[in-house]
Order: sequence, then C-alpha cells, then structure tokens
Amino acid sequence: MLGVWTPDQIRAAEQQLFARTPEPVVMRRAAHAVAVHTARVLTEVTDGVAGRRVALLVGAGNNGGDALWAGAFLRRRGVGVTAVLLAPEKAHAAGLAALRRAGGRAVPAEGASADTSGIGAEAADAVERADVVIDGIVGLSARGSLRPTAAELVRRVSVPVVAVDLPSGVDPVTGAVDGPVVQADLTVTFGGRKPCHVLGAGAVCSGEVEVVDIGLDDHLPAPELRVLRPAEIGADWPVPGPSDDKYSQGVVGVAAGSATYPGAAVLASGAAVQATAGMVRYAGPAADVVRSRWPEVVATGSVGDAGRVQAWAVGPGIGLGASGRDVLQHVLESGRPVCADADSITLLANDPTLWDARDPDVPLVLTPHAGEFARLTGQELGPDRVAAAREVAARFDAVVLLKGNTTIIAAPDGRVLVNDAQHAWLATAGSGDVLTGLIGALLASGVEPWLACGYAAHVHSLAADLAAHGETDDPTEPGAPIGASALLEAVPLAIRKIRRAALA
Ligand SMILES: NC(=O)C1=CN([C@@H]2O[C@H](COP(=O)(O)OP(=O)(O)OC[C@H]3O[C@@H](n4cnc5c(N)ncnc54)[C@H](O)[C@@H]3O)[C@@H](O)[C@H]2O)[C@@H](O)CC1
Ligand SMILES: Nc1ncnc2c1ncn2[C@@H]1O[C@H](COP(=O)(O)OP(=O)(O)O)[C@@H](O)[C@H]1O
Ligand SMILES: [K+]
Repeated sequence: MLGVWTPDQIRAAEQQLFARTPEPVVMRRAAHAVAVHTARVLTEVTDGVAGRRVALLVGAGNNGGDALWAGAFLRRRGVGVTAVLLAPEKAHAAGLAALRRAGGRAVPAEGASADTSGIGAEAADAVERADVVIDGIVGLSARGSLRPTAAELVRRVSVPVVAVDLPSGVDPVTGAVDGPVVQADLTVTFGGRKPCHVLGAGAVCSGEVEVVDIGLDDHLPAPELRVLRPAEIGADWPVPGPSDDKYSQGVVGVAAGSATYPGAAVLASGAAVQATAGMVRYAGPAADVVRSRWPEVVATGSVGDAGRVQAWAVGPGIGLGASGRDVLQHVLESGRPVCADADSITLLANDPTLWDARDPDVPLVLTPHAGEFARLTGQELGPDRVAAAREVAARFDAVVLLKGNTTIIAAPDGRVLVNDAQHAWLATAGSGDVLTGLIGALLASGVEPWLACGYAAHVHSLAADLAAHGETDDPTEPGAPIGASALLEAVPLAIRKIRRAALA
C-alpha cells in the first residue's frame, strides 16, 4: 500500500528530522530532486537540457524556496532560468541568492505591462517563452483559492509544469479546487504523498506524482490514508486452488432487483459470477431473468429459500416498500457479512429500527453515493469526504465506501483507503450494481471487508477504463462511453491485468 500523510503529519515529522539534519540541507535535497525531474521533463519535451528555458513561479514561502534552489541546480546544467517573484521582498533569501550566484535572473510578477492584468512584461515574457515551468507558488501552507496575481500567472502557463510538492490552487488536505489551478504534468513531493495527490480534482491536477526521500521515513506516523497497488490486489485476488470446490471458495447471495428493475439483479449477479469462481445464489423477483442471462446462478424467488451463503450483497433495485424492507431485515439477521447498497441504505435511513436486525459482531459494508450518504446521516456531504466517511464508519460500526470520482473506503477503526478512478466512465446507470456484486463475492471468499471494498473499487474503475478504451493500449486513444453491461464484460480483463501486475 502507498501511504498518504496530512500536511500536519508531514510538518511534525519534519520538525523531528530538523533536529538531526539542518533545514537548509533538507530543502536542498528536496530542490535537487525537483531539478533532476525537471531535467527529465525538459529532455522529454525538447530532447535536451542545456540551452533550454525554465520559468520558476515563486511564492513567499519555502515552496518558492524549493523552486529557487531547483533553478540554481538547473542553471549549473546550462538551463536559462528566470524566477517570477510573486512577493519579491519575501522570496526565500538563500534560494534567491543561490539562483543569482548560479547566473539565474529574477523578475517581479507584477509590474508595468502592455495589458491591464497587472503581470509585468518581463514576467509574462518569461512564462511565455519557457519550455517548462516550475510551480513554487504555494505548497503545504496553501489556504483558499489562489490570490489574483498568482491566479493570473497560472492562467498564462501553456507549457508542461513541474509542481513543487503540490499543484498550486488545490487544497492540500481535501484535494478540492476552487478557482484557477496549476495543471501539473509532474508533481515532485517530499517524504510521502499528501491527500491532495490522491483525492478528487487534486489528483487530476497533480499529474504523475514522484515521491522523493528527504529522510522523513523514520519520523512518519501511520499514514492518514492508503492507496492499494494493483500488484498487491492481484496477488491477493481469490482464485481456486487444486483442493477447492464451488463451496470452499464461498457462496455469495445476491438480493437485488424487482419486477420493475430486473436489470439491477442481472448486473449485480453477473458481477459476482465474474469476480470469483465459487457460487452465486440469487434471491428475488427477477430470478427468471437472472437465470436466462447467467445460467450458472442458482436462482430462487425469495431470500428465505436461498440456501446457505457466506455473504450477502443486497439492495440494488429492491425498492423502498415492505418487500424491500423484509429482504433487508432477513439478510441482516442472517449472521453473514453483508454489503448493503442503494435501496438498502435508504431503507436504513428511513427506518432506523432495521439496525436492530444486525448482529453487531458481523461485518457490514455500506456503499452510499452522495445522496444516500446525506439520507443516512441527515447532512449534506461537504468537501472533506474523508472525514465524513470516517465519521459515519465509526458511528455505524461498518465499512463505508463513499462513491464518487474518488472512492473513499473508511473502516470503523479509522483506516481509510482511497481509489481515484482517474476517469469518469463509471458515471453510468447500473455501474453501482456491478460494484455491489464484486464486493459481495469478495466478502463471500473471506477477504477482509475493508480490503474487499478496496479491491472491488480498483477492479471496477479499471474495468471501466478498459471497456472505454476497447482493444487498444494506445494511451492517446480517447475512449468512448460505456454502459454497465460493457463494464461487466470487462471485469475479467481487469482481474487478469492486476494478476499479471502481481507476477511482474
Ligand atoms: N519545512 C521544510 O524544511 C521543508 C519544506 N519544504 C517546502 O516547504 C513548503 C511549505 O512551506 P511554507 O510552510 O513556507 O509554506 P508555502 O510555501 O506552502 O506557502 C506559504 C506562502 O504562500 C502564501 N499563500 C498561502 N495561500 C495562498 C494562496 N491561496 N494564494 C497565493 N499565496 C498563498 C502564504 O501567504 C505564504 O506566504 C512545502 O510545500 C515544501 O515545498 C521542502 O523544502 C522540504 C523541507
Ligand atoms: N464521475 C465519476 N467518476 C468516476 N466514478 C464515478 C463517477 N460517478 C459515479 N462513479 C462510480 O460509479 C458507481 C455508481 O454507482 P451508483 O451511484 O450506485 O449508480 P447506479 O445506482 O446507477 O448503479 C460508483 O462506483 C461510483 O463511484
Ligand atoms: K506548488
């Protein structure tokens, strides 16, 4: 797993590090890495380093200091470096002196110009003529939207950007963006990923993220968030072994769909069929439709007749009436792990007495989208989705998978996984039903619920990406919209891909 630490955690670790290693030494380490990676980007973009031009966007803090030192290192490799200073009197003094000593120049961001933007002509020229821009406007101490001059500078950038620590304009803690923002091609960050690198708009604006070791490792606490690597999911994905049979791998029960919504039953059951090799039982009014689409599913009309299962996936399309309520109650009383999605969540919100049906010692997974989340909690979801998911997981003693472009998975003990889709192909009707089936199958196979959600969310978003891109591996292929059936069809491709990653 990749760790993600909050700015406060990083700052506290830095203070411990500084007791051993002086701050300027740490900063030069960080800046040297920025310079090395910028040289790599310059080579990719222009086929060379010496003689190329780099503009530094320099704010008033240490983030600007990193950029200035990086500029000094790049000068030594023959790069023409101009620093654009947003607050000339507050620019990091040692960094600025180092840049000047190395032959770089500095110009104020504001000044006389040909237009009314307030950006000086020299600054505008430096940004326009650069081959690559280094963004050192603001880092861990960023607060609110970019100030007007910084925002104007950012608007003018049209070349590849290397962001120092994080792309300026994103909230370091939530990844939220409110106003102009740097779209980085590469973000060079120090000691560990920060939440903004993996959450929402911040993840998109960060581009590729390179974590540089500056000596913080020994001082970092347990990470605030975690991101699963494809290879570790592939290595742990349940597949049959020589001594397995259909029962030993876990039987998942799917309670979904209705006469009005048979599709939810087909999609959730199909996802369970594709996810693992054991057995899928379907229980509900769509038994005939499910059987005709998935003949391997053992389908019955009601949850009472379903037979033994190791876990239940319940909710999509069951409705909010008495029959949906009875289904949910039966499943919660079964003493088996449950993934409760869609209508089950609204049923629980509408009738809190349903919680009494649950055995508190048996794992429960809730998979709300933002609307269901608001119903469940009685509060609209704010920008801090991590804190919200964590709070609800603790309150209901359940694993909470909060859906969205970035999926947040919080365990009752506070652990949080993040799955950033990096695309939006999943924004299609029925894709949530597929996710429910995947999670149910993994629960039945005995995968720990928090991880089951993380594995399912990853395979779900990967399957959507593969489906949208069709046969080609060409990264420039723009893709085409998919429906949930195409998503379902791509689930085995996604599982093969992560299992292949595990072999590498
Ligand atoms: N502490 C250290 O020694 C290290 C820190 N490092 C760098 O230091 C950075 C943190 O430095 P600082 O704490 O000095 O703070 P920053 O450089 O992140 O930002 C502080 C400055 O940005 C301004 N600012 C805040 N929000 C703004 C906005 N919305 N628009 C425009 N300007 C805004 C503030 O007024 C302040 O002057 C890290 O991100 C990293 O780049 C690295 O050098 C590694 C070591
Ligand atoms: N814009 C988006 N980008 C990435 N993933 C998305 C986006 N919108 C929705 N998703 C994902 O698609 C799924 C939708 O689930 P849900 O809202 O329950 O839809 P449905 O009920 O139609 O199946 C969730 O896994 C969610 O995380
Ligand atoms: K930055």
